Amino acid sequence: MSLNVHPEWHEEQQRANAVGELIRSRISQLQEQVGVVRSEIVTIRKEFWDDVTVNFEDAAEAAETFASMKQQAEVLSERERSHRHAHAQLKLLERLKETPYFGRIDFQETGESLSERVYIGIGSLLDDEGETFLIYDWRAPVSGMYYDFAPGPADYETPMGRIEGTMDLKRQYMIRHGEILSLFDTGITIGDELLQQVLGKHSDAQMKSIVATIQREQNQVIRDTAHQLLVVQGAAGSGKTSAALQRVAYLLYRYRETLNAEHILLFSPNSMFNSYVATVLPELGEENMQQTTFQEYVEHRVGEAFRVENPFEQLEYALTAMDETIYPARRAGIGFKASTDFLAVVEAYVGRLKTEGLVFKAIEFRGRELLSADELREKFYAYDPTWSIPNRLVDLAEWLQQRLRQSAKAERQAPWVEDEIELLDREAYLEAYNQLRRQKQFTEHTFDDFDREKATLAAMVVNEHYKPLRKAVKRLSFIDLPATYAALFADPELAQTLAPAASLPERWPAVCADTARRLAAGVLPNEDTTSYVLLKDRIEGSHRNLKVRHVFIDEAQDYSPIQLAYLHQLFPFAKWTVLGDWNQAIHVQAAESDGFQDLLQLFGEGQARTVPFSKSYRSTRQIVDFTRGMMPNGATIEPFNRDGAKPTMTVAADTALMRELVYRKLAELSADGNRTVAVICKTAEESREVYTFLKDRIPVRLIGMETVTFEQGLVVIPAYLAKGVEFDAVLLYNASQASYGRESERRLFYTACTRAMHELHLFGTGEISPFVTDTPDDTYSILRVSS
Ligand SMILES: Nc1ncnc2c1ncn2[C@@H]1O[C@H](COP(=O)(O)OP(=O)(O)OP(=O)(O)O)[C@@H](O)[C@H]1O
Repeated sequence: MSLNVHPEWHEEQQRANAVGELIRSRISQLQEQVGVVRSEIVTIRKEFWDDVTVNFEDAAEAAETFASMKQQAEVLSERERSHRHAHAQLKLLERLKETPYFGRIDFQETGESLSERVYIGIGSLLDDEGETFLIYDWRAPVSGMYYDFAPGPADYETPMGRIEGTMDLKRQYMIRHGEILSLFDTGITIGDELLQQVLGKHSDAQMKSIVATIQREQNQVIRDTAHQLLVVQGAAGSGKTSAALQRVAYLLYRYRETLNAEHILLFSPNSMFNSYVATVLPELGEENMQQTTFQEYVEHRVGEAFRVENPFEQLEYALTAMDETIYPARRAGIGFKASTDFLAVVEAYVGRLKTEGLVFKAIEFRGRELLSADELREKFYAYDPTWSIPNRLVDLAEWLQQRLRQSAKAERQAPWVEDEIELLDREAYLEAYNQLRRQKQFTEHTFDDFDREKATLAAMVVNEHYKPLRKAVKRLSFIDLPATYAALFADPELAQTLAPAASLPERWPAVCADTARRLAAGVLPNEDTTSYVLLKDRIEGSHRNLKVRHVFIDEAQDYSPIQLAYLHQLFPFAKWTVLGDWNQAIHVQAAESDGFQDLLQLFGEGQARTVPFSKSYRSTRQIVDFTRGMMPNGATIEPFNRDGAKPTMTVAADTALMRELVYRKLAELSADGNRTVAVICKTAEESREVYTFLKDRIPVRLIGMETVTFEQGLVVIPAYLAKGVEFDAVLLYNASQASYGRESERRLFYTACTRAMHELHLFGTGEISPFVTDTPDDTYSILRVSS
């Protein structure tokens, strides 16, 4: 219904004006307040030392000085806190000034004679008396009904219990700069009309908040607080990531007294994704949660021991090296090392290390062996075998520190020390002199003093040289973790002996040989990262993270069972929200089977809830009709009814012409006002080739593994990096049988095609990819171009 025909438009605009007026006056009050607090802070900072009496003459004076400094610091931090709070409040009001609310429900509680008008926006606003909510935060309990019910009987939960009643009205607004642009009364689903408008827009390279149009199934995920594990399995573009981010905002609101952004961690598919979602929470007035990638986490844990292969390198390898002889073994290795069977092998190996097999490194000083690897091993295995490995190592490290102290003492007499003393500068001498003075060891007897000074200098010199050794012992560097891990592959029989129930791949001996070769070259293959880090934790002591209370895993279909099991150990007390779509499992290590059975088992019956999302919002109906035709379970994917042109498949006579046609289409789409257009290639190598061809003709950006920002414009990108993001239009490069012909590439192809919001154009040469021809003929149009 348009604004000029809605009978209550005038009344509504008047209310919006009145609320706008109030917001403006609150803004100016708050600005004044912020200004006052700011200048107070500046003054306190400037005069900090004036108000503190500094006196360190004796202990009592020093304590007083300390107390007065502490008091000043507290005043300052209280003011700073209040400034931050006022500042955040101000930002929220600025946003409310533009769009005070987007929804309204009229709700009559059972037993009450009047119905209450509940206006819903991104934050709450109370009237001047502080009694009536002029706007309710979308996360308030009462607001939940807006997303969950159609007019009629409705209810909502409050901390005091369930409230029941009748919803008389559900209304949606589009308000910009305080003006109501449109107004609709809606039924169960939140305004198809509004969704049409929102989804029809061009993408601006930043994910948007969906707060005004959250759908009922999404709301269930956003507001769930009952389960330890929440799994969302949803089609491409069904709003999994969007719902997850809204959920973060919801949790921050619901538990605002105890939860903050630092307690929430999102594992995202790649670094670029962080920049893509960065604005959603700030737009809602919340701070961004912590973000990382699994790779970033393990790289940090592995440290310098190896160069860690990246999952994208692994994928690139799988896509390009299929014809190599070693490929079948490597592929089998990747599959097995992703499984919980391999986890059982590693755990059993750790069990064995309790009695034998841990590899030690000798401790050397200036090329001389202070303690041999054998001595260390003997000492370690002489401990009570029922002690855990980490406990034994703590003890061993203490013993080593003692040995180092003794050895350092003896070393002071060594000739090299004297040589070094002679080379010392004036400052070192001064330091020695001061040390002796502090220890009151000068006797004023010059010869003795000279000897003492020399002894002190010798101790200083030796200590300096022993420092790295002491540090290394503290870090447990006397254990050769890489070698201990590699030993698991030295004997192909070992794994089966350790875990008799594990079903090892036939090619296991070849896998072992390949792994050993790569480890020896200093590379930790991607499929070995989790097991290596797990082994490290078991030996050095686990790194459980107790701070994080909510873990979110996006694109979880690409995590292997072993990775999920590892993360479960890492965050033992966190609640989990896991988002995935099996049709988009593109990494080689991803589990073959559907569902998150292993994960559900880890959490146990009753702790987990799985929510399916079947409606796809990202793409037009035509694109969804085409893409779902590629997947065996495609019929379950439901398109949101938004119209666009049918996808096209252009077959060029040769590669040169295909490139030319891609260029022309790109130029045309850009001229048509599309803000983000991607040419999606299969691999990084192909992306580089296409980029090289395009770059001098049209401004285009090449996206690679190392890209960290997602920006508006034209890009060339490998398919696996486009995961999770979206573009106004997608040009799929080389949709030919030769390039996308293997069954294992179906999901990658599907993932690439489902990135398109408004237009999808495929280009190829020769035979068309079977993934295209599998879809019904009427879902796309074919164009053959020979020159
Ligand atoms: N309720 C909604 N209201 C408005 N837009 C929505 C809604 N749900 C999803 N969208 C839009 O649909 C698009 C896809 O959403 P999102 O990226 O969250 O989906 P996804 O399930 O994570 O997708 P994929 O698995 O393909 O990466 C986004 O543009 C998002 O803004």
